[in-house]
Amino acid sequence: MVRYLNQKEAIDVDVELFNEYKFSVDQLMELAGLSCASAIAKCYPPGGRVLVVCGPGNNGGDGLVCARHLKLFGYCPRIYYPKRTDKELYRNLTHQCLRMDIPFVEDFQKMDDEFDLIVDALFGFSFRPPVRPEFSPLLEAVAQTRVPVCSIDIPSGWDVEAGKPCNTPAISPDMLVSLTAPKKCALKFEGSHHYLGGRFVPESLAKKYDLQLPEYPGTECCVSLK
Ligand SMILES: NC(=O)C1=CN([C@@H]2O[C@H](COP(=O)(O)OP(=O)(O)OC[C@H]3O[C@@H](n4cnc5c(N)ncnc54)[C@H](O)[C@@H]3O)[C@@H](O)[C@H]2O)[C@@H](O)CC1
Ligand SMILES: [K+]
Repeated sequence: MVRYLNQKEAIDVDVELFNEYKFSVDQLMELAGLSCASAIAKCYPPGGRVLVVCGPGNNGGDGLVCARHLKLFGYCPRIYYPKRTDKELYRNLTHQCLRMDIPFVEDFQKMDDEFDLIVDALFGFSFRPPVRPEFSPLLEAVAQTRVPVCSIDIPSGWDVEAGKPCNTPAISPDMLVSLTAPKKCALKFEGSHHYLGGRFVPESLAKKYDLQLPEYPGTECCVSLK
């Protein structure tokens, strides 16, 4: 049985991948985003109109990479990326999407009418509740949409360990793609599809943290947990 990590363990594994194993952020982000797009392609038909909602940190970066691969897989992604980080990595990811004719939209008002799937790449394992007010309307819209939501790594707005907040409108994703290893909040996930992606963990690191990762089928970059 795969082990579900607390927030500190998730951060420690992340730091170790960079500091001890010398991976770069772009390397892991590319594999993470690819695994999310691959998992989505197993669950939702190609051609679908997908709104990828990207946050200010690395979870948002995974969303930008995922959008690019979704486009290559035959989906019609658009990106809502309201709070951009002025770092070369994010500028480049944004540029790549633009050059691949993936539109960036200016608002998120018409989710129900204009999209078949929402990809939630707002916040990942570094999120600490409560959500800052500037993101509340967006989180509420994603929580209330009738369109299925696929959350990357953590359903945004959820406590990384305790899960769904009960005092505010919260996202109930149809799909969750956990990255590296699922976090404790994923035990509260009640949607239809739970996948694990981010097939980049060296065996020695998996052993050190007793991750008990499932076997990925063949050369796949994601594996179903549910
Ligand atoms: N080692 C790994 O496991 C990897 C992780 N990656 C991704 O990186 C994510 C973690 O990225 P980061 O550490 O950059 O952090 P996040 O993307 O989880 O969030 C950080 C951003 O959210 C903001 N934030 C935090 N709490 C908030 C609140 N209450 N209200 C509003 N804003 C808030 C912070 O100011 C910061 O800008 C993972 O969840 C995963 O998606 C991948 O990119 C690559 C590999
Ligand atoms: K997320």
